[in-house]
Amino acid sequence: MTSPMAPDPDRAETGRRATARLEANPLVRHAGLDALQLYHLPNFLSRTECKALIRMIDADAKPSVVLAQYQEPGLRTSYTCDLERQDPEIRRLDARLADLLGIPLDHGEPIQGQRYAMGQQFRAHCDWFRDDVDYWPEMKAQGGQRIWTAMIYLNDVEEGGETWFPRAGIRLTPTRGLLIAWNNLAADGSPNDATLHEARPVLGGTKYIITKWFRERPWTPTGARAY
Ligand SMILES: O=C(O)CCC(=O)C(=O)O
Ligand SMILES: [Fe+2]
Repeated sequence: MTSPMAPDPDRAETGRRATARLEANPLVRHAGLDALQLYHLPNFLSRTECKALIRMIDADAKPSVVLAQYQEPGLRTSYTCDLERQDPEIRRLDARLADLLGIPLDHGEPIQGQRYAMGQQFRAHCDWFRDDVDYWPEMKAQGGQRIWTAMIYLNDVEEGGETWFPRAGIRLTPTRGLLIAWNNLAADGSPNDATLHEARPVLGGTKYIITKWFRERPWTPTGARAY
């Protein structure tokens, strides 16, 4: 396996396969950006499904942690939890997400739930891993690079809480049931800097999302959990 920062034909191929699959799906919309392959699918989850997930997050959420080199105060002030993989609803959702992207189910990290209260945010970051940081050997052992991200908004937010990609030039408004998915890598399989994104502070109400990151190889837990 090459460095996560270098071009890589296998990662590039996974990216092409997922893109082709999404583009063949009549429910999926391509955001049409040059710099970033981003797709959306409105109403991927029903109101009832969103409510059930919100309940699970409220039951389990703890202050978010991030990998050591990200420990900048205020980077990620939301509450987070991993959703229980063995729960029948979560298993079904996991299978739907893997099928949507055409990435093997076992490449997915556990679905992470996140709750942002007023003023909480997740400052600009990329989801892909660098190789010049101390967490990389462990992330490599867990399944390597994060190749795709899928995120679903579980509620409408009164004000704020948008997901903003400043380099790619798109800002998404949280909308209940809306799924967004993007390729973290460029066409050659190296990380795409234009995936830089941030969750803008919530200015009114509460924001709930779930995030699923897919690795280049099967996900193998080792203890540490990346943000
Ligand atoms: O809450 C958002 O809009 C973005 C969340 C995010 O970037 C992440 O969980 O990696
Ligand atoms: Fe992110």
